[in-house]
Amino acid sequence: MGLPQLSAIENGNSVMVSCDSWLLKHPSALNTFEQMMSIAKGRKIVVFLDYDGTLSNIVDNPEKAFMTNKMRMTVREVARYFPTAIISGRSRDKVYDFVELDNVYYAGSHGLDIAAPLESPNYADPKHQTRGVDRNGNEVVLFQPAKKYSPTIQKIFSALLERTRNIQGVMIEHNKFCISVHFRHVHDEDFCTLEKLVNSIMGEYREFCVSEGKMVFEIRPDMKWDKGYALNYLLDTLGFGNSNDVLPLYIGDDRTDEDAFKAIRNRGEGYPIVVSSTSKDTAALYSLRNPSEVQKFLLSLVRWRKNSLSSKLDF
Ligand SMILES: O=P(O)(O)OC[C@H]1O[C@H](O[C@H]2O[C@H](CO)[C@@H](O)[C@H](O)[C@H]2O)[C@H](O)[C@@H](O)[C@@H]1O
Repeated sequence: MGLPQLSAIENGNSVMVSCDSWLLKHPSALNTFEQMMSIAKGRKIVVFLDYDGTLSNIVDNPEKAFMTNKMRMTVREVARYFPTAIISGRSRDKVYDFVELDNVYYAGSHGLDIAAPLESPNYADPKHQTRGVDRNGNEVVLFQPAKKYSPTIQKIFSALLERTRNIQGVMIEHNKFCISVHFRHVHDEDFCTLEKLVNSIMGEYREFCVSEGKMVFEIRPDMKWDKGYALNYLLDTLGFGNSNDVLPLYIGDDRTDEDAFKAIRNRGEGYPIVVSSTSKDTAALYSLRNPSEVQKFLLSLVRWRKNSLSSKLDF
């Protein structure tokens, strides 16, 4: 089944889709900013951001994927004017340590670990939603639908560490409810051995799935939950669940972000924006080339909001 077209974009796209070019199919969100915002006046934009490759550049060492201070200040400004959440494949704590902002919401483990202000009435299973406090002592509701898998995830993590220890360059990252097996530094000739090993270990854990991201195998519980569900959950808990004047905006660069793009397409309105400078298969409708363009776009969003607020005051 094809994805629904978004009304605001259809006009722009219907002219462009026939041209076989990345930027024509996925116009730059910087160059089409005014057109994008033309439907947003008086409506509520909710901003969702991925972390790696979106707010920070992809770097060799995952522990060093710092965002620039300029980006941090920009995201802080965005969050002053729009409800803002970061949905990352990393553990929630780790992504908070990189971002260090207290005015944004965080979802880690590809959306399997969400800290939200309120419970969601639509995802009311009490075993998944528990009250807790975040690291600043604020009361939050934690939504952790994969909690029961924690002991198994620990077992898988240990098995991966043990059985890949002879392959040079492998790095296994524990992301709380998922695991990343990085192969960026694995020699080409060892890649197949690693892939077979990962598949053989995971063959013992049928309730988990493996997908591939940027030089990484992503291992997570095979359940009906992903970044798209997380986006809808957050919209719900922020009070926009049934609102038809909300425009979710999601910026991301990797395969798991596609679920969030599709969630926006399925809602029928909003802005799915992929970060990529090269052509790829995506459900996003707009593109930005790299984190530096993401920062410029976010700044434009803040300016646009400030201008619309000041023009309201002029009346
Ligand atoms: O959902 P995200 O926030 O984009 O997280 C996805 C994975 O990102 C990280 O790995 C990627 O970025 C690293 C740092 O730039 C890079 O070295 C690695 O090759 C990329 O795959 C993170 O380390 C993973 O745990 C995340 O799942």
